[in-house]
Amino acid sequence: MTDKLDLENEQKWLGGHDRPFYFFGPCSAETPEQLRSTASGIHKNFKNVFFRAGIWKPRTRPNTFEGIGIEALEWLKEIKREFGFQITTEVANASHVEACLKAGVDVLWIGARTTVNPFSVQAIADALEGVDIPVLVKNPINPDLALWIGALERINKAGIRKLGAIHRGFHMTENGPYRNYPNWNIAIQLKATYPELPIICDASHISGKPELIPHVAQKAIDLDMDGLMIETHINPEVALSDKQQQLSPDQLNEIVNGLTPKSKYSTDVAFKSKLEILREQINQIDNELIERIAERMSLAKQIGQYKREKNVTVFQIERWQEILSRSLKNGVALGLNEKFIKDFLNSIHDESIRQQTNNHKNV
Ligand SMILES: O=C(O)C(=O)C[C@]1(C(=O)O)C=C[C@@H](O)C=C1
Repeated sequence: MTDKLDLENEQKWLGGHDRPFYFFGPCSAETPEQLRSTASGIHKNFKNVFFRAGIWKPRTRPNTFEGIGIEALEWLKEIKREFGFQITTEVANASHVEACLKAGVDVLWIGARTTVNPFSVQAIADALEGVDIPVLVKNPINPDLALWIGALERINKAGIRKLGAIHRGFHMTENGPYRNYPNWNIAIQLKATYPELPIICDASHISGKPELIPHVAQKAIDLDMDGLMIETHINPEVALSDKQQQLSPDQLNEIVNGLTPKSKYSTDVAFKSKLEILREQINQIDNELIERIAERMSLAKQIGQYKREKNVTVFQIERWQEILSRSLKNGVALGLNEKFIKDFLNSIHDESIRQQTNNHKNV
């Protein structure tokens, strides 16, 4: 069970910008000139953005560039003064929070490597007690929705009502097209749990390379996410961190201009009536599906009863493999996705086994 979050209306604290809200800027602040020229390049095309730059960089191994540190906060303040952007950076401990509050940073974010550790998140929450500043919480490295929600709750309990989430994808063990696997369903579940919570998609960390960013950013918009974070560097080739995924301000402009904006509804009458007809049909099918699944469970329960009487095992591997391969063949022939059919049938089989092994307790 999840508690309700006490949230302030996003339109107000995100500055009333038109959705999607944009978070652009380099992975790391490197020099005052690098920040200034990046901000200036962004400012040519975008006025209403949050300017992001990492100052303390949590790197996998030491002896790599770990960020400029507190000195760069002064550079960020200059960006705010010169371009009017709101400024945002990552905090990983209480002293980072303190330094950012002192410097007047507008928005803080908590990184994925911090969100995984409730002790670290709590220390940040304690440092934020009594402070009114927007905080964005990136998803933890592992695909664990409860951990993400736990971090949001800790920050919210400290009194932060200007709260948002950043979806930056999850650690992958296999090779794939992405740097971080998006697991879009986790972000969707977060939105379904807290519809008022803004979610920003960090398209750069999911993509890991410029070619994928348009696809990931468009998917985020299609999924009704509230904003986009895209790393931008005046000269990505010489960037001191994440150079393979940063865009130049011109590339950024081209990609963002190429995105198709989407809205929740359409006022088009023909569209609305077509949608209504199709949705009614879906309702009917869902009702039938649920009724048929209930019938199937009742048959499985009867089988379970006979098996109990004859001391026969509940799990029957040959029978199960036969069901799986037949339904997979049928489903694929009908154009259904193989993984979807497997997941669907496995979930039915799990429930059937649960019903047969324990009729009385809901375990
Ligand atoms: O056929 C059976 O023996 C069943 O109990 C039904 C069923 C199923 O629900 O599909 C459940 C458990 C077995 O592992 C195989 C199939």
